[in-house]
Amino acid sequence: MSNLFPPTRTAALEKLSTFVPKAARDYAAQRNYDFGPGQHAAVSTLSPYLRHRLITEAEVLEAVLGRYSLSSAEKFVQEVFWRTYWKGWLEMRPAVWGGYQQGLSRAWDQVQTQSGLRAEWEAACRGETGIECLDHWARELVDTGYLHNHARMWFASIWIFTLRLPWELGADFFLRHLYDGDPASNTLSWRWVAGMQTEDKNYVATASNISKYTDGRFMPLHQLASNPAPLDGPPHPPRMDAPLGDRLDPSKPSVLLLHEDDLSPGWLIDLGLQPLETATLDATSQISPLHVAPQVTAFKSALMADCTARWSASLGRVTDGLRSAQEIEDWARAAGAEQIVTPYAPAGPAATILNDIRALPLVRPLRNFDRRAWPHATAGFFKFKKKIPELVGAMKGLQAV
Ligand SMILES: Cc1cc2nc3c(=O)[nH]c(=O)nc-3n(C[C@H](O)[C@H](O)[C@H](O)COP(=O)(O)OP(=O)(O)OC[C@H]3O[C@@H](n4cnc5c(N)ncnc54)[C@H](O)[C@@H]3O)c2cc1C
Repeated sequence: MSNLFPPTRTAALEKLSTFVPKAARDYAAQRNYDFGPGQHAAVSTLSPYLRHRLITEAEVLEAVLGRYSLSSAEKFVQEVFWRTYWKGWLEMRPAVWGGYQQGLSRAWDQVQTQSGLRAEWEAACRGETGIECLDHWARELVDTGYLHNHARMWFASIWIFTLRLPWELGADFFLRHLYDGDPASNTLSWRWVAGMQTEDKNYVATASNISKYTDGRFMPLHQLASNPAPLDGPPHPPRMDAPLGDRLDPSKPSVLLLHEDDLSPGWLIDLGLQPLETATLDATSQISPLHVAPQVTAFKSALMADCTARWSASLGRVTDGLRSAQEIEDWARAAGAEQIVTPYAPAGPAATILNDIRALPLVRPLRNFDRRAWPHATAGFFKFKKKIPELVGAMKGLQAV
């Protein structure tokens, strides 16, 4: 497992406190620079923890806004809300996640039947295309489980427009290797680069931009597609209402199911939940039809172990690594529960498994943070970000709920 991301909340809190002093002017000036593996000090590198809520968005925002005003730390605060925005956007159009999975399945069939495509896809994943920067980022991703945001943008752009590989295979490569692999941020960012998220607007990587923001480490002159057209895609599906989450009645005998989308259960305990028992859901392998990198699997299960160890006094007996609705139902019945309580899981592998539970009521409370923000992801981020001052105001005093 990459030692850049120790799988503990203590490590996340240390990263946060090292980063907070740099979250205002330094971040705004330097955040677009990718100085290379192990040199990502200009950004927070908190995403592997935030994605799994080993540390929450509210905690990070409170720490930064405890030191700086909203206007001084505006850039960083906006970035934190990009995650929220993407989640809300996908929650209201979950068919886009299903569409990605179908597209991936078609692309994977093509890889298996077309030897030329297979060779090109393998070369890109192994970092053997001859485009030095892309090869470097493929290896950095596989070795460290992380890429700088700008590298992700360049990588996706070169994958789609220069190598002309199916975008879904690139998104899948990311999900299998990123510690922060996330259905909403990953799928919608790949779609954004491809030009399918914002109509007729694709992201085109250029040699001069790469050279500038890698501090001259790479200069892929005459190697990249220039002026490529955006990819075609179906129109966005009609928007559904944002979920509100379920009300929790803590007086009913309950079990608690923890999953990769929320590993900070304190807010449920604060709502009065006293679980008879607790289990963790292992949905890692469901993110891709291919094998997920062993270091990603190990990272996620270590995060879960860190969570259950820290909360052991409130969780009852803990069962690790349930994998299916049937296993969850059998466990909950054996524990004598009348309901299964679990933090609301947004579109993705954990939600897919949870949706199959039938034998017992499933209670999915939603954090106030998400309930307030998600309904605003109706259009582009530009419109959403106008709500940030209001969302930050509402968050204050809620203590990380
Ligand atoms: C093609 C592509 C694929 C991506 N796939 C993922 C993914 O699978 N999982 C994932 O968590 N992020 C993904 N991102 C978003 C972004 O690259 C990462 O969240 C960010 O690089 C994390 O590094 P950091 O914590 O150092 O970010 P910082 O710059 O320190 O930002 C702080 C926090 O803000 C949030 N954030 C910052 N930028 C973004 C962004 N563009 N979109 C959403 N949230 C953001 C993250 O929670 C991050 O931890 C993707 C971006 C692109 C362009």
